[in-house]
Amino acid sequence: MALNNNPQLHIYPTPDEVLASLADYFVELANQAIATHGRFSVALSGGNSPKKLYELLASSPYRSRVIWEKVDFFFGDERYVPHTDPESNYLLAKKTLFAPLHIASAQVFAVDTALSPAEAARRYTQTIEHYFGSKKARFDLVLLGLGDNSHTASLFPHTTVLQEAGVGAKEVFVEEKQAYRITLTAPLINQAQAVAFLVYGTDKAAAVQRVLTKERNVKEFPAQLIAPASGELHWFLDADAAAEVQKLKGSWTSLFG
Ligand SMILES: O=C(O)[C@H](O)[C@@H](O)[C@H](O)[C@H](O)COP(=O)(O)O
Repeated sequence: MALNNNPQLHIYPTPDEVLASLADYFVELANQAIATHGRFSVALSGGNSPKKLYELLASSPYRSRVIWEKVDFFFGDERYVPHTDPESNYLLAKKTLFAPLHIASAQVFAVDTALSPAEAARRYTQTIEHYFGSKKARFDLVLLGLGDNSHTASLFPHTTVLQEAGVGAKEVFVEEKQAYRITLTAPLINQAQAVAFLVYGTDKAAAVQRVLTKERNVKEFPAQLIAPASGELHWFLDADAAAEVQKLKGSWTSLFG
């Protein structure tokens, strides 16, 4: 049985090994993009999982392996809170990545959550369109996490944004959070050169199995929407998060570190 959307799986015994593997991949993509077109554009994921990745990238030896002045940072989604709020994905990245690496503000494209949700999304779409100019908006890398309910970015189950055909950012009211989020739409994510999920921990195993093996049902399993048109799709998993798909051995290749 093939896995949905034909991903490349990278499975390692522990989260630290997964993080090191993804950090290596990040560096490889960054240097390729900078060599090819002078800049590296990356949309960061939020939540807790990527915190250690950002800290790793900002530490030795990774910090010396990328010309950080040539990296431009966007957000795959943002909570509709001030940038000083502990819930803010911007604040997480600022503390763990931008500050330690002395990233200039001109390299950081944050969602303006001081605007109304709809206006913040509209402006973010404009920001992305302006950055890529007349070319099709195409991030070099989009980092994604996975919620235990199979959401990714802020593409939550049973929300209208799942049907959004537009290439840009949209506001979405998330019932279970009783809060607005601003998220990149699936069509925009799917234009990326590369998409990498970072998922670790036992609590994610069921969601990983649903997204990768269950019959397509994007309302229930929104992460199934992520299928880059011509880019690469990678899942970086630890053994706990991959436990359910491990049982399907033979249907995929795994890279144990
Ligand atoms: O803003 C966010 O919360 C994220 O972008 C979201 O999609 C996250 O990746 C998942 O909810 C997993 O979150 P954890 O890594 O905290 O489990």
